Amino acid sequence: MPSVVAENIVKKYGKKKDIVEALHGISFQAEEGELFGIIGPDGAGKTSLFRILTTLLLPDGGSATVDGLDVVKDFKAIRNRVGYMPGRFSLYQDLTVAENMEFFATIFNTSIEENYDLVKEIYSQIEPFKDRRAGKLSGGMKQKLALSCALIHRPSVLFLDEPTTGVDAVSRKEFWEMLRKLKQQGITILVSTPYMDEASMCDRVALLQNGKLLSVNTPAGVRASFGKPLLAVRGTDMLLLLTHLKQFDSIADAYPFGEYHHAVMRTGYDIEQLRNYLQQQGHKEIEIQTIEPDIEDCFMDLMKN
Ligand SMILES: Nc1ncnc2c1ncn2[C@@H]1O[C@H](COP(=O)(O)OP(=O)(O)OP(=O)(O)O)[C@@H](O)[C@H]1O
Repeated sequence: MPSVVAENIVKKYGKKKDIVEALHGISFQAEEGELFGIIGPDGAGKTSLFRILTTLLLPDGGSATVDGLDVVKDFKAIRNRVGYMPGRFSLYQDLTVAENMEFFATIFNTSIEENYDLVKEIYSQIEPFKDRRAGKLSGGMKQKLALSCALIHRPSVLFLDEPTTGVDAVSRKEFWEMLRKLKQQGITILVSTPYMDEASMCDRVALLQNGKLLSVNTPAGVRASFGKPLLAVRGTDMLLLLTHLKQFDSIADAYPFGEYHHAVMRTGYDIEQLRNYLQQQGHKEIEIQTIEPDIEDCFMDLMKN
């Protein structure tokens, strides 16, 4: 049985003239034990979707189930089964680390001791600071505490809304490693993020833009669906190089990508012709390589088209 099923979910905010359609009929399924990513820029609708699936917001259309329970009719039962880490900081800043944990355990009628095995790996990293107020923790430590609190009642499905936004690169990596380990314990994890590079850490990813799902696939499936030749191009004047790449006939799109520019080519392109053209424009030390698309190339292509 799938853990999460969304069928044609619609969410609108506001009235009449000022209506904002945040979700335009979202459908997908996340399987039991899956690490499922929802990737999308700010305002794509990630928070609205998570709040509907965790029963905190009513949809205006469509239906959804979590563990086979209906998000509208069975909201009480769902609340006992899901863990939710909202995007904005969810902890009580004036309570200590231990008090936050005890608070969340108590409202779910359990205790830290009862589920310690599940949170041990994460909580043990912040336990030495258990008497420190949550408001005085570093970003990475707050994130670990919020995750421990979301897990303390042993949920079967965990919803993490942008857990790595604003977190440094090392903590982000550590966080994804923690999620991998949690997944091994059989928890279904839905995680939203605006960072496209995090897609490769998921079993499957859904790309969300302007309230619409553009693709639901495995990271390998996303890459395989690109279907266009791609070049990485470098020179001494990268700014001017981008302008000239965009003006070249056989190039459908060009954008900066790390130390290179990526150029999406039209069929029938010729690398030597491109090299000659760039040399004529005065570019030096030109490097051109054919490359396989990264997941970010695929998402950018989907979003532009
Ligand atoms: N309470 C609200 N009233 C009016 N519009 C809203 C409300 N909440 C969200 N929206 C709008 O709905 C759209 C989707 O917002 P949502 O917060 O779900 O997206 P998001 O992907 O989580 O983005 P962000 O990371 O910026 O929160 C946006 O256009 C947002 O401005």
